[in-house]
Amino acid sequence: MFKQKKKKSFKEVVTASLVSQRRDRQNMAEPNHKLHVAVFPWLALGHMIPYLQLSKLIATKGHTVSFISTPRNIARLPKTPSINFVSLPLPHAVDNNLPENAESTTDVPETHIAYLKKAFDGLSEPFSQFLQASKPDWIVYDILHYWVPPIAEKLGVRRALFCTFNAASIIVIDGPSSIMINGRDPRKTLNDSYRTGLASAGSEVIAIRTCTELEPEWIQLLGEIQGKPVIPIGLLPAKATDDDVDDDIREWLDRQRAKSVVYVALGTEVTVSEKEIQGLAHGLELSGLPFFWTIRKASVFLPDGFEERVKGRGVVRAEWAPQGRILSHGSVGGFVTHCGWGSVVEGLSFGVPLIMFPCNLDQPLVARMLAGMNIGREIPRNELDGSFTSVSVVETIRLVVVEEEGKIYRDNAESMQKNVFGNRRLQDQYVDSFIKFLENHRA
Ligand SMILES: O=c1ccn([C@@H]2O[C@H](COP(=O)(O)OP(=O)(O)O[C@H]3O[C@H](CO)[C@@H](O)[C@H](O)[C@H]3O)[C@@H](O)[C@H]2O)c(=O)[nH]1
Repeated sequence: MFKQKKKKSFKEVVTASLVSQRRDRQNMAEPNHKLHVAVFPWLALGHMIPYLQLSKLIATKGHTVSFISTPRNIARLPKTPSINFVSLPLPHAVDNNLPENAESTTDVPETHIAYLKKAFDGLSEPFSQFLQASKPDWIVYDILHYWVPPIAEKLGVRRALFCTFNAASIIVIDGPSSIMINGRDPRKTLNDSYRTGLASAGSEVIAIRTCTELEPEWIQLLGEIQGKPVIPIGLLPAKATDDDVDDDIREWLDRQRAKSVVYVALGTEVTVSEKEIQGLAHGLELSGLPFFWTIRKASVFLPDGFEERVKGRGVVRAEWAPQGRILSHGSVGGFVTHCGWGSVVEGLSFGVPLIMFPCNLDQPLVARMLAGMNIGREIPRNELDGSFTSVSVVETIRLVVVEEEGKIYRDNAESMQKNVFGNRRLQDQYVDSFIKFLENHRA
């Protein structure tokens, strides 16, 4: 039998409450009540951007945030005075084939990303020195950082893995840590499964960029598979003001009819073939709709005379574009996306329906999940060789952006914006619970 708790007198209750209020006030006044959280994303913009968003949200609660990356990556991120940027130079070993100055996946073709991972492993020593010197309460690190947990554990720093993919993707691609670590693949240091398995096994909690409104059963399953707390930290939706926009882009968008523009962007790391670029270009040209295409170093692949023929109606930009700002503009009516999770979240934060062109990693899975929810339509490809026709590009774009039968995609994207992706109150609650978890489980 449990003993009955002695009922407290009114005076005892009031005294306890006053003591606790005084303690809270003291804690607020004491600087050491606040946390020091170090965050360390993978060297890819699709990872650094959400890590920076999360960092800003942690910093708004008065905590100190150290954002660890390499000099060139820090220079390309927006200046954020509330964050301490910790710059660790990337070692370029002579026997590594990594091009000079390459510090992120966007600087190299997909075939060279393995060299970037090799160079990245050289950061373990300077990282260890930083951790030893600054002793943060928590380290929030990414899925490839298999050497972070043992270093942090030795120093008594708590460990949270933050995964920028959604829950279904991480389960389908990776599975349980034990299989990733002890699977049949004999490669160790450069094998992604091995890295992710150790990164995940060494964490105390897994934070994931998703929410239960979107994939409740996958989040639960991830917790069961990994045998540790899995916290959906919300989608970190984009704000229109996150990016600065050039006057010429804004003026061009302002001149277009509401919801008529097709925004095209395939993220920061997929390499698209010449044939694929040409297929997309012909499709955009034949669609008759205005478009804004952000393209990575591939303008050489555009069909002859393309830019001349679409002049005025289509913009091709071969440099960094303010994607969030563009997607938030009222003239944008559809988004041709590779389905990188960051782009999907940005598009749906502004209610833009998706024309999906997944390429690799989590992207095909994300595309199938969203197609099942009718918030976008995939450009059909040949299942065997991945080829597609420009006619199917035209048909899919027009269906999603203008045709009457495609109204379902536009309506559903709008309702997803209102209820989930752009529902700031809901999303803030998720991130707040994660920060509370960090606060309640300090070292
Ligand atoms: O000119 C540009 C190009 C990109 N972006 C931003 O860059 C980010 C790109 O992120 P994402 O859409 O997630 O694409 P990738 O960087 O290509 O994504 C990698 O990381 C994602 C998240 O982990 C995975 O879902 C993808 O499969 C993987 O390729 C987004 O915030 C974009 O707004 C810009 O602002 N301007």
